[in-house]
Amino acid sequence: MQSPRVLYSYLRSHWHVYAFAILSITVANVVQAFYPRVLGQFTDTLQTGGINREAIVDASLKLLFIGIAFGLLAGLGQYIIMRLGRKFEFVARGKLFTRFTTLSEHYYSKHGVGKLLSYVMNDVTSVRESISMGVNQTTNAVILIVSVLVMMTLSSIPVYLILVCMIPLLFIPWVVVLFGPRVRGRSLKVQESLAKMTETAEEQFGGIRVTKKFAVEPIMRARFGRTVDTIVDNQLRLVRLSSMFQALLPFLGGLSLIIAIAYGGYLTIQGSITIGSFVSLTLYLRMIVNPLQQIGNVINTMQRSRASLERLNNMLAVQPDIQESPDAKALDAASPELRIRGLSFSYPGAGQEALRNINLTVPHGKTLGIIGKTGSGKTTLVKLLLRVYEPPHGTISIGGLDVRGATLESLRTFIAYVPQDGFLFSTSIRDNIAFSDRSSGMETVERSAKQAQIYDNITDFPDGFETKLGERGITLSGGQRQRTSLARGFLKGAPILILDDSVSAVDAVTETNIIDNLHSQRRGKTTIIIAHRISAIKHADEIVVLDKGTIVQRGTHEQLMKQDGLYASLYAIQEEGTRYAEGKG
Ligand SMILES: Nc1ncnc2c1ncn2[C@@H]1O[C@H](COP(=O)(O)OP(=O)(O)OP(=O)(O)O)[C@@H](O)[C@H]1O
Repeated sequence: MQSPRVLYSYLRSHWHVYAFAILSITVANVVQAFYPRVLGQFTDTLQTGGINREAIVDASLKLLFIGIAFGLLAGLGQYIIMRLGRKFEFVARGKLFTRFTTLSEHYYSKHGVGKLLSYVMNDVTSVRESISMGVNQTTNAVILIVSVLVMMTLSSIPVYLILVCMIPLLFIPWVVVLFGPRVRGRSLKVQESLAKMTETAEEQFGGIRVTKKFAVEPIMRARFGRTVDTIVDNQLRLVRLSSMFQALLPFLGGLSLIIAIAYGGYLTIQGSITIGSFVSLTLYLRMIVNPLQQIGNVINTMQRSRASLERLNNMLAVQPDIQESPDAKALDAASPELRIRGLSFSYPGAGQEALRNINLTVPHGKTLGIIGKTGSGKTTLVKLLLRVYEPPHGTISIGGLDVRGATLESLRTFIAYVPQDGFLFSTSIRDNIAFSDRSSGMETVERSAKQAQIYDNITDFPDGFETKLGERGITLSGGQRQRTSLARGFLKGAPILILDDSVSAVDAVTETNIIDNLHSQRRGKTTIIIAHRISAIKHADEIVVLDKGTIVQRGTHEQLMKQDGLYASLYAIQEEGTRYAEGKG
């Protein structure tokens, strides 16, 4: 059974702390179980007329001791268990995050970020509650019940009277077996609807600007409202069942108290037992009602958290799509020739191939330009190169080593990839540029910024490179963002640099400067430039034109211009556009 793994492995490694806390709570409850006995004895002394100052002080001191000892020991036990719960929360969130970082892009494209957040927030919290509250209350309740039973048996109350009073309590296991699985099933539904709500909220916050621009707030509110309604429905179903379950246990406790009063009262009137024994019996049974209620609570919480635990364990068991082979080797930086042979690829679940029979060689230090209509497979090619998706064996090699046999770390260190919409973190511009190596000196950061033509923009900000971006900082324009992420790619100084439409949001002059910088600064290193604009790739050593997943043309700019093909027609269209724009200007 794999379900309780994450919790078990955690508790196993902390069993001694756990045992100490249980011991502390146990002693606290054993001490507390003496309380009816002291009162019973005091009642008998009162009845037999033996009451005096000494007896009152003695009983008061005993009760005081019971109170203080219980408070201290129970408090200590509770503190330790709460701490265990919080630590579990920390460990589980860490494990989840580590698992998230190993999952592939394919996984993220199938599962919304909000759903993953829900594991970190809702499910972990639910399990933590069962550790803190559940363990604490179970120990309290079980020990108190056992102590009370032992004390009752050792007292002068007849055993047959105790047994008769306990009859309703024998139904408790039946109630638990009846309700437990149902509570768990409904809890799972609640957790799933909570995950759906987090996912919807995350998506709606992400798209809030679009929502506002299109003035569709009512539609979005209604969509969010529907997910909240589902939660309310599921939660109400759960609450109905939990409440019934929780009420049944004290009800059974109440029944046993009624029997004690009726039958015990009768025996007292008959003189079979003393009034003191009768008082003790009712107090003992009264003491059992609370722990019974607690056990009801705990079983409820445990069932709910088992549903969350199942979700957590399933999440932690997800295997990454991209796995390193056991005999993976690091790529050799001395010979980064890139070879692609007979590469065809379709996305999982997609009907048609995104790439078909691609053959390419990019010799060490050369620049490859890739151009093609939108959806022609340019980014797919790069994703396969980076093993964001797994290319077929033997189709892509770097320096003679199949990328499937390379360590993922060496592959991703070897290649600097600058996407069109490079994500910037809410930290300083400096840290964003020095992302691959936070220890880079200021000089390196500035040089990269200059190469990416963003240096002047950054120094214009009052805080320069220390300017904070994002939530509590400034917002960069699309072109500034693109160039900052470009600077990040330059700083990595990797043997292969891939620019995936990374200069699309800059003006023509800036683009020319960036491309010139690329040529002068990356001499001897391999560069792949993907672009829609011919101006960005025309100086490449080789240009390939992709169309519907296949290479339809290849050669230098001059060679391609002489052919009557897609390249020349793209050039004509772009020239036409430029002339038109200039004419208007
Ligand atoms: N994760 C995915 N799952 C399924 N199909 C995908 C996925 N990503 C891309 N595709 C499909 O693969 C094809 C190639 O997409 P790709 O992103 O490589 O094109 P592109 O040439 O880079 O386009 P653009 O210039 O617009 O960025 C498209 O038909 C696209 O719909």
